[in-house]
Amino acid sequence: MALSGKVALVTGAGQGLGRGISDILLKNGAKVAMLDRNETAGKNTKVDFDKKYGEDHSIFLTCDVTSDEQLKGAFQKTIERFGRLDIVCNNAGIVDESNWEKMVDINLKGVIRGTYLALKHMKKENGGAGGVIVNTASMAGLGPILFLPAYTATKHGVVGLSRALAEASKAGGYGVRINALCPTFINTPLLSYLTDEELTGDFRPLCHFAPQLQEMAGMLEVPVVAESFLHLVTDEDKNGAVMMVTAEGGAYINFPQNVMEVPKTPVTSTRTPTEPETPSK
Ligand SMILES: NC(=O)C1=CN([C@@H]2O[C@H](COP(=O)(O)OP(=O)(O)OC[C@H]3O[C@@H](n4cnc5c(N)ncnc54)[C@H](O)[C@@H]3O)[C@@H](O)[C@H]2O)C=CC1
Ligand SMILES: CCCCCC(=O)CC\C=C/C=C/C=C/[C@@H](O)[C@@H](O)CCCC(=O)O
Repeated sequence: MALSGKVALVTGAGQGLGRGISDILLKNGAKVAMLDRNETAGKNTKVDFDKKYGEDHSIFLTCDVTSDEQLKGAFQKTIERFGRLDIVCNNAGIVDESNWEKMVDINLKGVIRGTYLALKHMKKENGGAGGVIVNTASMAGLGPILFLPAYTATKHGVVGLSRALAEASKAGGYGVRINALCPTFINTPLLSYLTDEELTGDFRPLCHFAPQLQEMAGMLEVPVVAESFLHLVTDEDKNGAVMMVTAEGGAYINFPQNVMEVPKTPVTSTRTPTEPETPSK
């Protein structure tokens, strides 16, 4: 998939990975609508990219992904401004184990909302031209982080959502590919979480495991992860792909096709299923 002439929408684009993803899309010739709830960060990013790529190549839209109205409006403005939509990256995310409901609203509900809006605009049965959606999950979408249980849940949710919708797209002929990106730790402002007592909540005492996990899983710079994102966008064979990104590079996760193939340990019981349990006194 060549990116010249394509139009992308990226959430959480004001800083960190979303900024890096917008940068690589612009570098490869796409037009980009950058969405973020942080207006200052978004406007600064737009100024930097205008110098690099020219003013007409991007727009910044203030948008909180938890607001259905704001996100719908941002999709609409993107299409009004650039005339089409081909690539959507639902990337905005936070870490907050104290206010976990807010985190679920952003990391999971915001991604579901963005994915459904992307499908509405891009899928062929609605008159769209097809396209690709890449949802930012995390390695925490593949295995647990003990001091981030609700964050882990949101990222497993993003992986499951992307895989299920990829199957729906294939079966329903939507013409839209849906993939998930699962990076290890990335050097972005998000990592300040580890030193923020308010955000760690009840799991503060377990945060001493973080350096150990970082040592094991590794730390990446944004441009490396952005390159992996680009593979998921441009490789037209990839739908339902889940890419883990570590210092060793990108690797596609091979899930069993059928849940019956998942390795499992049988439960042994001395009781037959029909035999009632002895009531406890
Ligand atoms: N930094 C890391 O180690 C890793 C991050 N990720 C994921 O990558 C994504 C991006 O994270 P980073 O760039 O590291 O974080 P970051 O904190 O540097 O940037 C996130 C951006 O999203 C924006 N944002 C947050 N809530 C929003 C909302 N409700 N609506 C719109 N924009 C919102 C923020 O204003 C910020 O500009 C997240 O989904 C995160 O979970 C995944 C793996 C590792
Ligand atoms: C300050 C915390 C911010 C966290 C941001 C992240 O999303 C970081 C994620 C980084 C690493 C996660 C590692 C998880 C590891 C294990 O659960 C492991 O079992 C994953 C297994 C993956 C596999 O090989 O299939």
